[in-house]
Amino acid sequence: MIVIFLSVVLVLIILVNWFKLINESNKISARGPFPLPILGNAHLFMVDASEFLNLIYKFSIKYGDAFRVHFFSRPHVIVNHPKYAEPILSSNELLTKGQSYRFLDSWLGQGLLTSTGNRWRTHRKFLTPAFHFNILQNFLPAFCKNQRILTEKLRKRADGKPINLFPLVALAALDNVIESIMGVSLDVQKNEESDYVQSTDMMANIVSSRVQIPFLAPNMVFNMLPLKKQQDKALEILHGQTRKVIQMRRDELNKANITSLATHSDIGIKNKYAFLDLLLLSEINGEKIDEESVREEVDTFMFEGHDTTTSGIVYTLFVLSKHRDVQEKIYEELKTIYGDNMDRDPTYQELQQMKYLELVLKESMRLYPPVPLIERLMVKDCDVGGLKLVKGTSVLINILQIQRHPELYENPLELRPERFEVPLSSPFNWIAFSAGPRNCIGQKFAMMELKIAISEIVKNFIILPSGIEPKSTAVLVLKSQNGVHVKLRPRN
Ligand code: HEM
Repeated sequence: MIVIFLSVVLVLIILVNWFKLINESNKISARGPFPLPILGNAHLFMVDASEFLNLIYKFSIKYGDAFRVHFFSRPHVIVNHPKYAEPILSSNELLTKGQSYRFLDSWLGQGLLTSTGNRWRTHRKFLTPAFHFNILQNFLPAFCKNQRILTEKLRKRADGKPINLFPLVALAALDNVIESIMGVSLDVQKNEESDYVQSTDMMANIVSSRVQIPFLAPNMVFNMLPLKKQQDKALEILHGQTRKVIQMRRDELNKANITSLATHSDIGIKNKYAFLDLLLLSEINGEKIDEESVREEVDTFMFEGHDTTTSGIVYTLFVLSKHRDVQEKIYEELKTIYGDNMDRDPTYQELQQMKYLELVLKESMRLYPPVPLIERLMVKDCDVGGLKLVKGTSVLINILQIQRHPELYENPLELRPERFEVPLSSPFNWIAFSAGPRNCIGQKFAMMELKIAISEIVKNFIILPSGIEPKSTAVLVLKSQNGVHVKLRPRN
């Protein structure tokens, strides 16, 4: 008798919750698959990670440029058009990141990428000068040195066999970020692989699985799985590395007897290690920034500063491998800039003269945006480009699909760098670095690094197709399950 009674109560609870879910979903003025009891639409996302981007593309064909899904009871709206992305990205109120970013908490804490409100505002304001071009110029020698090491590694592999670029480029990108904004040197390129890069991949995979497979989302479930142990191990390595970087820089400052920004006139706009020095020496409201907050920012910038640029570089090389004509145009531009001596490093001014290369980078990041998806939480009921959204909805901005939208780009899947010779009809048609107040703080840093990497590789090699197509996945950053391969042939 009691069993029957409990079963009836359970069914009633499920039914009431289901009706609530249907009612909630009707309040969102976007179409989408009908939600099931308890699951919502969670079951539809149980696909291989490499299918995820394709799956949300298929939904957009079926339901339109904005569609709704529920992960259990949590509402998500996925948008594929700038008319929805623009009001969100340009808003000064809708600055809170979406639900998915909470899976980054144990790694990045309240760093600039994940924080919100006052904490984000204060940190964004005081870290922005660290990316002023006066400071970026000082990073040029380190970027060029690290690129030379990478070029020599690639030369050894330029034997006509396919080269998986990701692991090689990631080490150079990591050295770049550590030697520039952190101001210390670990020479990770000396090794064939790095624990730090592997742990970044591990964390990115775990976080993405928890976003995509809603059953892994609740901590109660996740903490019981072997995945949690893997996460703990990866975090130990990642945090260990960032603590080491912080301690190394702290020791250098102590050795030089620098204890505050005021005691050293070079620190600030002219100092070349401004980012970590700013974190270690600045005071906010009369207090030094606490140890854990420094660690969270260093973790954020180490991750954002190397994984994204790696993706940008390898996918650009992949795209170039299929377009010999574009490589030759880059090479011709480089010849006019470098004159007789092609073997030297570029100056900062010469990087600015690489206009055609800049078009190529924009076009390649249009097709393969290093950050394909971003997410914002609606902190109130709002109207976004005519869409009615309820408080608590996470809006996923599909950068990849926006930048391949046939309404915005003619023959969107074709590589045509010349598209960017004329201004876009809206700046929100190209948002590889996002846009608005929470755009990428490292945009100029990234463009400089990408220009150095691609120009040096084009100067030294002819890039040939490998015949291996990448199986692209959105693991926070655009990566490929089977690597990104090209073949290289030395130019001389
Ligand atoms: C090609 C390379 C890069 C691309 C395509 C890229 C793209 C992006 C995008 C799309 C966002 C918005 C993320 C969101 O809304 O959740 C972002 C934010 C951010 N990026 Fe980048 N990024 C790149 C390189 C870098 C570099 C080199 C750094 C640091 C050295 C960096 C640091 C950050 C940080 C800290 C944020 C958070 C900013 C905030 O919320 O105020 N990024 N980036």
